[in-house]
Amino acid sequence: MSVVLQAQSLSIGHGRRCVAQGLAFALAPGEVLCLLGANGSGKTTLLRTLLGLLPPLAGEVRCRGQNVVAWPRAAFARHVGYVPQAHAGLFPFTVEDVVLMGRAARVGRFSAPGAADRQVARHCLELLGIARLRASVYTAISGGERQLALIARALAQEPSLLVMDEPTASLDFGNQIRVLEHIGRLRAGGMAVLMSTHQPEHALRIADRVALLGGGRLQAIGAPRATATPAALAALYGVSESAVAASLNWTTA
Ligand SMILES: Nc1ncnc2c1ncn2[C@@H]1O[C@H](COP(=O)(O)OP(=O)(O)OP(=O)(O)O)[C@@H](O)[C@H]1O
Repeated sequence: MSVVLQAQSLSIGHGRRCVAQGLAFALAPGEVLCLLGANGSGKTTLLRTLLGLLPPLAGEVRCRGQNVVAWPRAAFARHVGYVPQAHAGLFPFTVEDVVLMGRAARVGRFSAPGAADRQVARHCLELLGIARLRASVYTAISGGERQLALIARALAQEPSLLVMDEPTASLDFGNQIRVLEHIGRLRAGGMAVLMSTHQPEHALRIADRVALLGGGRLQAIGAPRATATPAALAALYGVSESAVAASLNWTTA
């Protein structure tokens, strides 16, 4: 099996504080892996460590067989796209400029983006249904619109692995469905997707595998319905199994 990303004996944390340890898993091309866990369980810390943005406290992360820490950043960005939680942004770039930044890794270090790059950026804006915001100022659009712009930026990179931190968190019902459908299309095109979510029903709908992060370790990883069971979700989130079952029946019936 070819592997896009692999974590081995990984401990994650901040400074000397360990958030989770003994993490081990691999991601294959065309696979969607959803990460579930309570607030503060370490999902963002794990994603940032996998991306080489935070140093592992122990163990290692390999992307296409090479330690992520050793990857030159520009080369890494040609393979891996990252959609962080939507932030307000500091500088008044247009939405199109923000998406064009996704082309930076593909444009030579001293070159400006060309017509072909603009075409890719516009195509990504259309894919996410936000072409009308092309000339809008990024700092003056809604949180959900910023989230869609960040997804468009990551797609403009044309990565083989997309890492997304709660990509549907601030989206309305329709845009949540659109983004989930789009993730399905990316998978069909061979892209690997690793995403965290607070919505188990999304994981049950689109994931090939689900990973449960809690109590400082990976509690389970495997096929969605066998892994994100009401009992496992009840333990993960500290609520009753009947409440989880009722909620899932309601949202997935
Ligand atoms: N920059 C930081 N410095 C020190 N500790 C941090 C930092 N960022 C997060 N933490 C701590 O690490 C732990 C894991 O945080 P993290 O943001 O990874 O959780 P999460 O699962 O993504 O949470 P949420 O679902 O609320 O977004 C928390 O206890 C948090 O307080």
